[in-house]
Amino acid sequence: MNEEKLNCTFLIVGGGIAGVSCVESIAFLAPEEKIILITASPLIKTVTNIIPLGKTLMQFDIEEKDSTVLMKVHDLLKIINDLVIKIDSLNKQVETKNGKIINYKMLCLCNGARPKLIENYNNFILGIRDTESVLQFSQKIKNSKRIVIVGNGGIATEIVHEVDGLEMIWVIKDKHISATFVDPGASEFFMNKIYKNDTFVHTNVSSLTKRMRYTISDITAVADGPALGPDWHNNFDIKSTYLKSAKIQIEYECEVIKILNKSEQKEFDPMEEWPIYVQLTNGKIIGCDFIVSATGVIPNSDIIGLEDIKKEKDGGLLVDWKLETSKQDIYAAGDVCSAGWVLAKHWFQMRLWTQAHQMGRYAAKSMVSKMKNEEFLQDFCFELFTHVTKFFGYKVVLLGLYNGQKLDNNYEVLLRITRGEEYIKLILKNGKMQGAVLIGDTNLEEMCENLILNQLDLSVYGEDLLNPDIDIEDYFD
Ligand SMILES: Cc1cc2nc3c(=O)[nH]c(=O)nc-3n(C[C@H](O)[C@H](O)[C@H](O)COP(=O)(O)OP(=O)(O)OC[C@H]3O[C@@H](n4cnc5c(N)ncnc54)[C@H](O)[C@@H]3O)c2cc1C
Ligand SMILES: NC(=O)C1=CN([C@@H]2O[C@H](COP(=O)(O)OP(=O)(O)OC[C@H]3O[C@@H](n4cnc5c(N)ncnc54)[C@H](OP(=O)(O)O)[C@@H]3O)[C@@H](O)[C@H]2O)C=CC1
Repeated sequence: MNEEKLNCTFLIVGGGIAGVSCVESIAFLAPEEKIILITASPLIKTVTNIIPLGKTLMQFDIEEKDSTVLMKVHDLLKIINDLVIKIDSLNKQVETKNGKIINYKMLCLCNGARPKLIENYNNFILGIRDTESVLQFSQKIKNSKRIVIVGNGGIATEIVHEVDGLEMIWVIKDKHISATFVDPGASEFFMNKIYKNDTFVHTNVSSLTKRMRYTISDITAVADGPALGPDWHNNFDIKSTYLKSAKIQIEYECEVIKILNKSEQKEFDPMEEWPIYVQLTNGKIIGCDFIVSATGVIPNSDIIGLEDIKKEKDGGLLVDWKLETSKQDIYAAGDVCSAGWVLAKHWFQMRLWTQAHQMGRYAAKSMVSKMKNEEFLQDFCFELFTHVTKFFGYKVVLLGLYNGQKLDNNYEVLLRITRGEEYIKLILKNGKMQGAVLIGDTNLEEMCENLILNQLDLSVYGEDLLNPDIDIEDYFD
């Protein structure tokens, strides 16, 4: 193998949202500097059609493009499709699989994460991350009659809604669905979308708007490519032809304790043969064609040379408020890193596009400021957690401490629910808004964002905050 030596000021690893946002920002802030982007995949992710919905809240699309498109943004950018296999932080060098040695002044690791599977190296257990894994999923699903989905976060929620034509057994640890993102009330709001063939009947179904107020102490009374883009499922055929419509069974409050293959399972039930079986903590043994392990991610922080860099328990590269790791001049952004600074009250890390995009841009600013010896302040985007997405066909906006995170179960909730239309939950503490869940076209995102940021005392408005007959925004003009 021929060894090739290259030099640059900024070396970015990873062509996902974090890496591409970082490259674009450096190109803007330091057009005179040489940048190299090394990415394992020939396709890169870019953010397009940004629609600001508030000060920090935004909606945007993600596009997958050929990496050469990025060359147009910067004359001094070189893109290398290769895998980084070794980092020598002492000599400031990176080595690639194809034998390239690249010298850098500043390095930003944006090499993402990979699915954390319930069991590795099993052909009947799939994780979903990139185009390749979805293609595999799409092919497998065509001839399947039944799948088991493990996990209760973003991917499981999307699969249960989007996949059709077969039986799905959804295994969740929690008492309610989609628990990574929503509370039991919102989960209940989604339930009628789960049972697509309308055989599921809700009691107390009402189309009337309900408003409720309760304190959290009585909550029980209330109910190797870049990661994929939004609506990833629209670009693939993820249907089976086995059933006319999907049949979903939810196994609540349980986990998989054992995976059994066909030969092991025959002892239990020779009549029903499946390629793989799961044994659950509730005692059930369920056979299926394959298992989707939608059980979170592991940051790709295990490149040789990173052994003695500080890492968080989740494996993420620990970064300070400048997104610098414990090794000088090595920065990290996006899914690969873990926020290690003292967090603002209403912000926390979740491995999402918005944060990958914000961190990529911010790491660029941080590195360029250091190089130019310029003063640098933390970006406003780390003041407030924001997430805009779609679940079960509804627009979902999550703001601040939307699930009462960090509030030690000591907060008040204002709720407005119009079944099939909207679910609004505001979290208040001492009369001040701390977070919000806005499902449906509520048009309340900007107001809520402002109220969380300015910490106005809302005690005087009481439940009128959510009175549908009052245009609450008039209060705050
Ligand atoms: C199915 C799915 C749906 C999702 N939906 C949403 C959603 O609706 N909303 C949302 O906010 N978030 C969503 N996410 C999460 C979101 O996609 C990620 O948080 C985000 O893309 C992370 O970006 P990143 O740039 O940090 O990492 P990635 O996108 O994973 O990019 C990492 C890059 O690094 C490259 N790489 C890895 N290792 C190396 C190496 N050693 N050398 C060179 N290159 C390397 C990879 O090829 C890739 O280009 C979803 C994720 C998945 C899997
Ligand atoms: N629309 C969106 O915003 C979407 C976002 N994403 C993002 O993509 C990434 C990957 O998605 P996903 O895999 O769904 O990850 P998530 O982090 O969203 O959810 C993982 C889920 O798996 C559960 N879990 C973890 N380990 C086990 C286990 N051994 N057995 C059973 N359950 C387990 C977790 O429970 P617990 O938390 O209790 O451990 C959690 O419910 C995430 O960063 C996610 O935020 C993905 C799709 C859509």
